[in-house]
Formats: sequence, C-alpha cells, structure tokens
Amino acid sequence: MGTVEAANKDANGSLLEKNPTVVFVLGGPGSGKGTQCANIVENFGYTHLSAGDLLRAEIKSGSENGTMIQNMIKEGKIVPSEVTIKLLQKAMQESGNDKFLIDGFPRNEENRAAFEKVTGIEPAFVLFFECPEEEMERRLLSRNQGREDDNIETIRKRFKVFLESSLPVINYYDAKGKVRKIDAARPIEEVFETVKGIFGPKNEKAD
Ligand SMILES: Nc1ncnc2c1ncn2[C@@H]1O[C@H](COP(=O)(O)OP(=O)(O)O)[C@@H](O)[C@H]1O
Ligand SMILES: Nc1ccn([C@H]2C[C@H](O)[C@@H](COP(=O)(O)OP(=O)(O)O)O2)c(=O)n1
Ligand SMILES: [Mg+2]
Repeated sequence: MGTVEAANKDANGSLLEKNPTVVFVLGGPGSGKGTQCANIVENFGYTHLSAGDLLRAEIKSGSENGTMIQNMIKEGKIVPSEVTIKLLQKAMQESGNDKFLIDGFPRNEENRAAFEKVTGIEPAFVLFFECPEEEMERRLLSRNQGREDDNIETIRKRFKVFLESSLPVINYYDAKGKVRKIDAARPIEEVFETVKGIFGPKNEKAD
C-alpha cells in the first residue's frame, strides 16, 4: 500500500474497514434534501449526515472555527473542506453504522476532491433533487427554522454558488453514470415515491 493510502487508512481507522456505503444527496437550497433524507432513514436504515447541520452544531459548540463558519454561512459561501470533512468523519465514526446519506456535500470541486483523497470513499450513487429557483425560494422563505441564511439576500447568493460551484460536481458524477435525478418540485410524498424506487425494495428495512 502506498504512503498516502496507508495514512488515510490510519486516519479513518475502523471506518474504511467497514467499507461504508455512501450516497451523496445534492440539490439547490430548499430543494428538499433534508426532508427526503428523514424519510429515507426511516425506511432504509441509513444514517443521515447533513453537512450544514454539522457546521451549525459546530458554531453552537463554541469551537475556535465557529465565527469563521458563521460568517461564511451568512454570506452563502462554502466552508473549507478541511473543516467539513473532519466533522463528517467524526459523525460517521460515532454512528456505528456503515450506510450514510451525506446531505449537502460535496458542494464544490474542492469538497469533492478532498473527500475522495482523505477518505478514499467513492459514493455508490448521487441523488440530485432538481427544483426551479422560484419554488426553492418560496420554500426557504417559509422554512421557519430561524436560520440566519434564509433571508432573500443570502438566498440569492446561495443560488449563485449552487449554479457556479455545486452543479459542476453533479455534472462530474453524471459523467460517471452515478446521478439519479429526481423532479423535486412535486409534493413531498410524490417525491418520496420516486426516491423509494431508486433505493429499491431489496434495501428496505424489515420490521
Ligand atoms: N416537496 C416539497 N414540497 C413543498 N415543500 C417542501 C418539499 N420538500 C421540502 N419542503 C419544505 O421546504 C423547506 C426546505 O426543505 P429542506 O428539506 O429543508 O430542503 P434542503 O435541505 O434541500 O434545503 C422545508 O420547510 C420543507 O418542509
Ligand atoms: N458542504 C457544505 C455544506 C454546507 N455548507 C454551508 C454553506 C451553506 O450555504 C450552508 C447551509 O447548508 P445546508 O445544506 O444546511 O443548506 P440547505 O439545506 O441546502 O438549505 O452551510 C458548507 O459550507 N459546505
Ligand atoms: Mg438541508
């Protein structure tokens, strides 16, 4: 094994030994990633890791990076992958699971390349929730979760970042045949029917 690979294996410890299944859940802000992930968790036994939620928890914890993260989120910018990947790795380790929905990550090429390099993990596939901006804007403005970035000024910046930085990541995986595109402009239940078809009955939790 080469030195880089060996170092990564050490850094990941038992995680890589489990050969985890990772599904990246992508889509614009307000496309319904978090909502659908909650449904997938209930039906298919995945652990849901939202990069945004992990970053917001890091702000709340009073960590030394908190102020930097808070300022970037307020500006709709993407936090350096070093910070986000550490939080994801820790959450993966702590979950004890080996099936993960990674929601809102990778959001740019830097996120994507660094995750692959650091963890050695390739996603099984990528869910892409496609939704028109007008609908995403309506949803964000009525989300009511008290988020500092759900205001029209920041929302416009987030849409720009999505088009310029996140869509290229989706195109990268599309070229590898890994993208499962879903029309996310429909009601929650209808979107989930399509999602279920992708995860398939063979993956459903028996209970
Ligand atoms: N298919 C849908 N139709 C209408 N509203 C939705 C739909 N999916 C999610 N929502 C609502 O839109 C808002 C954004 O959804 P969320 O899951 O937080 O999106 P994301 O994580 O992609 O930003 C939430 O208030 C949620 O309840
Ligand atoms: N990989 C990521 C994911 C989110 N962030 C930051 C920047 C994003 O605008 C905010 C909010 O992300 P989050 O996924 O919670 O937002 P939405 O659910 O798409 O509305 O967090 C990041 O810097 N890097
Ligand atoms: Mg979300």
